[in-house]
Amino acid sequence: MSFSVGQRYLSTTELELGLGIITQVDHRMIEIFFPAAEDRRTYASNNAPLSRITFKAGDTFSDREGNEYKVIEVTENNGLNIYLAEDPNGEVRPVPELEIGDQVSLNAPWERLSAGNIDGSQWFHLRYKSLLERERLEQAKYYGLMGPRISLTPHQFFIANNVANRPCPRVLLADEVGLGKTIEAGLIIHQQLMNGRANRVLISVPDTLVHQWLVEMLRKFNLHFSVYDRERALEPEAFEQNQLILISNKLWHEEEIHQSALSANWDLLVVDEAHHLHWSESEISEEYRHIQALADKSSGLLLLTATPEQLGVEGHFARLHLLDPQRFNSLDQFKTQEENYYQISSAINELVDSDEVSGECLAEIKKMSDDSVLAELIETFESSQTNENKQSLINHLIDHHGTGRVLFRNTRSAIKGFPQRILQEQALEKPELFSSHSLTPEKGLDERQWLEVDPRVKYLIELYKQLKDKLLIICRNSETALALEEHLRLREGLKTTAFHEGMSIIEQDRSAAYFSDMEDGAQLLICSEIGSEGRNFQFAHHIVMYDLPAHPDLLEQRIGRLDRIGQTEDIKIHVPYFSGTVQEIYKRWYDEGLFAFSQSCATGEALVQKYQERLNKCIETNDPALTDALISDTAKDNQALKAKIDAGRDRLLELNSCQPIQALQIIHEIEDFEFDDPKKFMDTAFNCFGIDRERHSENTWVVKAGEQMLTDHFPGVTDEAITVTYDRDRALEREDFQFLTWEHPMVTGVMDLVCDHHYGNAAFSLIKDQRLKPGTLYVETLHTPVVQAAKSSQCYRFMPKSVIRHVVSHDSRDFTEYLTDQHLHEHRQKISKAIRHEVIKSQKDLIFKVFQIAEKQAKSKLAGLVKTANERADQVLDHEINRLISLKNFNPNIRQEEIDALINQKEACKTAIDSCQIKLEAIRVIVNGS
Ligand SMILES: Nc1ncnc2c1ncn2[C@@H]1O[C@H](COP(=O)(O)OP(=O)(O)OP(=O)(O)O)[C@@H](O)[C@H]1O
Repeated sequence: MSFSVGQRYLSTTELELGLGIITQVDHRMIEIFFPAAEDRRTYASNNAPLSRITFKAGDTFSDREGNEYKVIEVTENNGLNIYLAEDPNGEVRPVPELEIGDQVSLNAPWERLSAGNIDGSQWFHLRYKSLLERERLEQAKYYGLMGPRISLTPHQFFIANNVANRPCPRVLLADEVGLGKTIEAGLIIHQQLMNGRANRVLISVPDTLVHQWLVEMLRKFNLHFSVYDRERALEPEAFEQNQLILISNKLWHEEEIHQSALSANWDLLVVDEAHHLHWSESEISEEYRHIQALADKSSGLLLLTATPEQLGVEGHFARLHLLDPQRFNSLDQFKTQEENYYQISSAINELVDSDEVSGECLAEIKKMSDDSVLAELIETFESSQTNENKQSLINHLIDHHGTGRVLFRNTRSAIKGFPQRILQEQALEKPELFSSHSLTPEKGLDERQWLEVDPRVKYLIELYKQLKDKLLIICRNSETALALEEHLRLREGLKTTAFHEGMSIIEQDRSAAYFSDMEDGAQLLICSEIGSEGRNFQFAHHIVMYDLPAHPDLLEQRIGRLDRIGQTEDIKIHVPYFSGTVQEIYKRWYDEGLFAFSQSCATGEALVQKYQERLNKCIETNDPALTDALISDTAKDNQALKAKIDAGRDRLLELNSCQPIQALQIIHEIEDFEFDDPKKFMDTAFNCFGIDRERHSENTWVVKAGEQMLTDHFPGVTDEAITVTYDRDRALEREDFQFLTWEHPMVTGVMDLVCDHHYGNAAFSLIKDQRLKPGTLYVETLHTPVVQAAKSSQCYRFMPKSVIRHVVSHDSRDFTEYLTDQHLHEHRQKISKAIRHEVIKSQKDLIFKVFQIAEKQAKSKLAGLVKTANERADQVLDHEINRLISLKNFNPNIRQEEIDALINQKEACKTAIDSCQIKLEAIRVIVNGS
């Protein structure tokens, strides 16, 4: 397409926007304004979903004042059409395309039918199904959460559902390592994009995770992010050129790139491994400043970290500050609130756990604030301790206090069902060459020397042979990893590969992929510390600590590579160490003091703070008595701290992060929705459009463009075969198959292709039904209400595109109930094109008369639909607005922007609903043969 400013286009995916005007064109991007919806869109020019509107001689159109014109001749000036057209008074004048009205013609099917341009029954059937299914999908309660190729894991869907319904979500996803924060973020992004709340998303992640995010977003969520490397990011207006961008956060250090990203608008910014954003009262890191500037420019923000508080309360506060600067604006106040919560936590525990809640407990909770709603809810609950009253009280507490709405954190202990972690230690004798005081004694030595004498090398070789299974080996230094890998591969002939910061991202990915190949891949992956963050290696069950890290949180990150969702076996943690050295001290301290090998360790940072000095002393003196005392004191403190954490457990946070019954309910409803999969619908579409399809295996098919394919743009289909399945389990097993759900771009693309084009909108069917009079003619119409408003206004929630179907006989009788789509399908007969044309031509006046009756009936339903939609919008949006306003009185956690966004949304919705029109989607002439 060649675009010029002033040309008129329709959005093929958002017809309700009306007719748009191109307002800006550069070599990659175009901007288009839709006056009817007062909405603007920016598209990449090479794949904009737009269709140019041009008229030819004989066509009619209306101008902005609603005057109708008939085209006599079309000329072109600088890429713009000028229509020589006759106005209603018979005067002929040139009308530039800019003057064409902004509403789309809603009667195209009739015009097509009367021009004799007719399709067969199967096309009408496909159109009807597309309209019905599109409406069903958009009305689905969990719209946007059902398409991704992921297993239906309750805690993830609970969070995603909770967050995705917010107008501008700004939250911290802080589940423990490996519980699926990336998946939760993907679900939220997917839902926000599908329901139009977000269009532009920027994901910023550590360099090592760029590719993994790219693949996860594509394979699991069908989201095509553009990866920006330095060169790409430095292009002029680089960040305007794509809607979905993935970038390494190291690039923000280049001011030009950072400024360029800041000059673009973002609906959603996603930052992974957010604990790297260091902040303290005395020093704010550059990384933090960079993200802070971007976060200010984005309406939504998702921060991901597995260690929200462990690295200190200051950092935790600073990240919450990024999410909501007004709410989290004083560190001292934040610390006091946390302390206050601790005071009432046992009362909250009792409320949550107890079948009969005591008066003292409720009195304690009442002291939390002088909130009158809280007092009322407590009173109601006191007089009748039902589950429903309890739930209302708990929901109110979650909403009004603490970090509830902002922070989500699921833990293994709350979720359960994870495999065991088993320590397999091996004491070794330290070679002379190594010092006793270093965790990495080989560092700085000549590799030819240390590799010869290091007993860990022999130990590894034996483990390799004995286990015959994948082994992930982590070393602190990349030099060690590199030397070890080369030695094992070249000198010992083992099947190994390396992963360290000296490799490019592509090399790292290649290496990770080689390790993950279960048939011909490497058996050993030797990583430096960078392999311990974010990566997915849960297909392996053995991890070797070639050395130990100096902080327990890093140990947890390392183990987290295997201890992740999808791990099917217990995890063996192999720890070789040199007896009588610092290595043994650390191993014992982690194992016997912190229990850090067997359990996820939440007390690490606190114990490091308390015991680091004593630990250093033990290392310095190597005195066994001192070490024993250190370990025994640490263990006691650890237990006490755990008990304290348990007692002061933020139950409100836990409940905000997952309520199992509700979470399961979401899963069941999604399962119910997908029970009726899109196979039948897609088969009809494949048949109509001439797409080849062959059975591959159970519930799996191979699909490719057929020789007779009717369109060049059937979504997702090319000459190259693709394999599709409708089964979630099968799709999870085989990521190379397309998982066709109702939300898959191929399925929604087919619905759009059919509904937004002429396919099946004017049809003819011959039927044979002996219960009807032979030769009778019927007209069937499909109408939908059309609200010309931006998708983000969410009008479809209140005014669904309900299909209004009517069948009227030649003598004006209503046959809608009797002649159902199914009935017509079952009684259809073959008929030649020539006869179809003949009937339409000869019966045009009668058909028009019957069509007008059907249309009148459809219009009479519109007033009712508008009324219901207005009532629904009032009810739902007023409820949401009032709830937020009331919450804001007690909890500054609620941002004014959220309330404003809802108020604006309500106004936009109601205006659009009031000006709703009825659109003829399709017309079919039916004749009962003799
Ligand atoms: N619902 C799911 N369906 C399929 N795979 C999943 C699901 N949830 C998580 N996984 C897989 O489990 C692994 C861990 O998930 P993810 O990477 O999202 O966790 P994380 O919390 O972000 O981890 P980390 O703390 O290491 O960054 C990944 O391989 C992911 O693909």
